[in-house]
Amino acid sequence: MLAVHFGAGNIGRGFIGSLLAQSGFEVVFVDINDELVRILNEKKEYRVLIADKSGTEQVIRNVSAVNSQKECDKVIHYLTKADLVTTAVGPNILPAISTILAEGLRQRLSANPKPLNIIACENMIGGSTFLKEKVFEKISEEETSLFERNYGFLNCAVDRIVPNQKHRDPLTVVVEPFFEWIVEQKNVVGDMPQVKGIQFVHDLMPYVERKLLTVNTGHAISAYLGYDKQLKTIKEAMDDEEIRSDVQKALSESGAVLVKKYGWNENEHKAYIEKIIQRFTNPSISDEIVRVARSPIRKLGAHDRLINPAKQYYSLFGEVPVGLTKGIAALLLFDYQEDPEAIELQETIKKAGIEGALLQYSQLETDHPLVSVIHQQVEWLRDRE
Ligand SMILES: NC(=O)c1ccc[n+]([C@@H]2O[C@H](COP(=O)([O-])OP(=O)(O)OC[C@H]3O[C@@H](n4cnc5c(N)ncnc54)[C@H](O)[C@@H]3O)[C@@H](O)[C@H]2O)c1
Ligand SMILES: O=P(O)(O)OC[C@@H](O)[C@@H](O)[C@H](O)[C@H](O)CO
Repeated sequence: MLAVHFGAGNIGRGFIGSLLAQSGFEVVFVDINDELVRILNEKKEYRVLIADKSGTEQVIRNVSAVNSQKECDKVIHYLTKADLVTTAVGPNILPAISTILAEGLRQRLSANPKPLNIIACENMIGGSTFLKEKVFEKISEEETSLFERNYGFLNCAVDRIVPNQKHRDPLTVVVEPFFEWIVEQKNVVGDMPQVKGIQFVHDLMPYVERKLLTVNTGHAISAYLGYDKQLKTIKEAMDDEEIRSDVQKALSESGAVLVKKYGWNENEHKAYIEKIIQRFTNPSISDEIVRVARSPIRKLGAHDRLINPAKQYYSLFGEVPVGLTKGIAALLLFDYQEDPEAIELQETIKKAGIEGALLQYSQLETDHPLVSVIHQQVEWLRDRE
């Protein structure tokens, strides 16, 4: 069994690649980082360290890598042979990988009749559907029906905190013990190979929204409020009483949306939130605020972790959710100079103001009731500095 996985980064090695290898797949990572590709090919294995008291160490074997910028033919060859394709490159990179994926899938049509499932493991709603759209933009009308028949793009929700890594061995990856990989059954083609840890569901929406609008909402708010207080790690942010209570407030707001919309049991959802807060404060993990806060423009998107629950809360309950809007206000102050999206965001705010930025990146009309509250909270956070 062969799995081709795009993105040999934190989640690629620490979560998806590791489960695939443990399920008996040979895993070929596709990446553009030359050094990473070289070392993976040299060692053919790496270590995953579980960040808990047990300190368990897993050795992940039967792995190699190819560079998609320099070895296109190899990537296409592996795509024609693969039994499963997965990605963990980041939502903004999916359009970039769609070109080589489309070519690989095109050549596979004549080389291998076996249907193939493709799973984009990214923090976004409908990641695989988005990747499919990008792939389908690159194929002809005649190819469309063949692609529809042969290739299944399965949406999923992935959850495991994998911080940026700092080890002498550049392949080693520390991960939290918890993980969840929930895949939507409905678009599966052919025989989906068995992968340890995958849970199949008929309707993914309740699960993907529960994950994104709880784990990632809480994470983002702790990161932006933590950055505002010049803290360095998520644990430091969560140890700050004010931030912890702001995160709890925001999660009770997004929780109210999820409970009302999907009928999750209220007490079980409270326990889900509690568990997530414990995960954020795991003493065996040092997760940098600037990693969790990365790509603020993406995180300001209308369907992403902050604006999405805030809008849904307002529509369902007719009130502005002040915990969520405080997180959005803190995001708008995120000016980390090593994050190109933070630089662009600050330039936009300088030129077009808070209202202009919210209109441009979140499609929030200026007269939407959320906007004036977010603006006031930005002023409040600024004045406090
Ligand atoms: N780290 C986490 O805790 C976590 C948890 C759940 C989901 N995710 C999601 O997983 C995805 C990856 O996140 P990550 O933390 O592993 O990021 P990362 O930066 O550690 O890894 C991304 C990898 O993709 C590679 N890459 C970039 N452009 C590429 C291209 N054109 N072709 C092939 N590879 C390319 C990079 O070189 C890097 O190795 C994101 O969507 C993220 O939201 C992350
Ligand atoms: O990966 P991002 O940038 O969408 O979000 C940053 C973190 O919140 C995220 O990587 C979490 O660690 C992860 O989603 C936990 O499952």
